[in-house]
Amino acid sequence: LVAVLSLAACGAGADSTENSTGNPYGLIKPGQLRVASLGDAKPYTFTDANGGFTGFDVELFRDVAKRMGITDVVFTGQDFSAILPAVANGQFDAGVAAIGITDARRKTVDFSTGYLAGYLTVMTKKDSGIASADGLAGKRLGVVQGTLQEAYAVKNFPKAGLVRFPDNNAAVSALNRGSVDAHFLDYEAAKSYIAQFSLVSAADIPSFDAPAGFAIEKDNPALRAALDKALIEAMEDGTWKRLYEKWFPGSPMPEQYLPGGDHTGTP
Ligand SMILES: NC(=O)CC[C@H](NC[C@@]1(O)OC[C@@H](O)[C@@H](O)[C@@H]1O)C(=O)O
Repeated sequence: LVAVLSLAACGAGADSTENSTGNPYGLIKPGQLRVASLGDAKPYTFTDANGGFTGFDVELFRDVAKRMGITDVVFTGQDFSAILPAVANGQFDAGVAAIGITDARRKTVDFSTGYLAGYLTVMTKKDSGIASADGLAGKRLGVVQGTLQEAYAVKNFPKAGLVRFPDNNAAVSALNRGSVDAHFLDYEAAKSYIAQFSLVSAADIPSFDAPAGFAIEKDNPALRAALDKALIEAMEDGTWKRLYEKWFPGSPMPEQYLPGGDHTGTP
């Protein structure tokens, strides 16, 4: 009986010790960060020629993880609409994909502090006749399911025919083959597709009230505080600026994420 009791005690002791030191951020696998991301949102998050994930958001997250003492970071591509549910149900430790922080999204997940504020872009073909958002009336507009662009278009482009896609690749190939007249996506991703397929931008709409943040499960204050501390360090020591200039050369740089900036980022 004593042997059994002492084994049980040791077991309980081991569990509590592990939680207090082995897995302070409540990760699925201690010491590893499992991240849901996108493969086709270049240059935010995308898979390169070797199938590895890279881009501004990916490199910033890896830097932040390293500051937290974690170098084992595994990225998995998902449809955008699958990312937040998968983070909320504990399938991933974080969602990293230029995900705008909104109160609606905060109902199912928490977010780090914001790290990127930019524009939503209506992208179209040169000869489409769509020269502004007003030109979308009666046209077919592609959106990726679950994005801010979808919500914005439902509210502000009632005369456009929305066509919902699982990801940018599907929407852009539909645009190139003429199944939709325009696609509504993030500014830097649009810039990349515009260069690749000689498309044009018809409208750039500010989305500063919903800066991108790292999505994590609700009620994990230790992980959230660690991400925020590391993000602010990266902003303060110029890492954020270096990555921004690497991935978004020539784009206007939001002041709040620079050394000495107020790093507010969250609405
Ligand atoms: N990767 C995606 O397709 C995400 C699309 C969309 N991104 C919006 C956003 O977070 O993109 C980065 C910055 O420009 C933010 O200001 C913007 O709200 C969203 O959160 O729904």
